Amino acid sequence: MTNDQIIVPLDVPDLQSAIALVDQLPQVNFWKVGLELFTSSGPTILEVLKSRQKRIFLDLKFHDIPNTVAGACRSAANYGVDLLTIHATAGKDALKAATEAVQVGATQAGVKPPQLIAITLLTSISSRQLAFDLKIPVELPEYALEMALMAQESGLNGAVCSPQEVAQLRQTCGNDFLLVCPGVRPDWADKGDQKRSLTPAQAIKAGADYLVIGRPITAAAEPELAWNKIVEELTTQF
Ligand SMILES: O=c1ccn([C@@H]2O[C@H](COP(=O)(O)O)[C@@H](O)[C@H]2O)c(=O)[nH]1
Repeated sequence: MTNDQIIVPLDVPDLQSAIALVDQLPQVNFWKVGLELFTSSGPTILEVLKSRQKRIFLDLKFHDIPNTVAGACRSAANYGVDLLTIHATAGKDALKAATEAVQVGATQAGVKPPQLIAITLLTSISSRQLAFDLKIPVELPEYALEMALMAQESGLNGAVCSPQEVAQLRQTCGNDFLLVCPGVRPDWADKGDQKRSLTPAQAIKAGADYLVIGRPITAAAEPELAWNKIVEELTTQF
């Protein structure tokens, strides 16, 4: 277990707040740029992070028809980021088109292609919501596994899943399939809108490659102390 396995989201409204957070937590090496920041401020933050030798998870969760996701993936691959997301529910054709597009985009830009990973089922969705709101008549763990397997068959590098499903996905998809877990909560932190969480140590033990931990750190009164507490809890267990 290394500190680089913890990815911290820059879920802030503007570039200035993002840079302030990066400056406040110099020990964080892997940052996630998501919909809020990218929509407000565009790709400038990616250059800022690169200039500080940080790794970047560009979590734009593409979900559209194959031709459109391919275009988006080609463009996103130009940025030279480490990880990029697409929803598995975009379907097999879109996943395959996205897989090819990241290679094309990265080659055109002369950068390393990002690892393309599929969202299996958002960690904010409960079993009850899956059945009653989304009307999906499949048990949640089986659904998440099927989405991961479709992503794997389509050539993606990995999946985003809740820590509660990661053991099953690891066992079925194997060790080369990257598994990234948001919805991770130390036992002292609020769960907020996350419905299927485990602690950082439980998620790593279950087979996660990376943990995405946001508000327990970024919304803490002292983010640096919260980061240190999580790292310490993990270090004592591994
Ligand atoms: O299924 C998913 C996919 C992505 N996320 C993202 O991870 C972070 C989690 O932040 P917390 O503050 O730790 O809840 C956030 O940026 C989400 O967009 C997710 O939570 N679940």
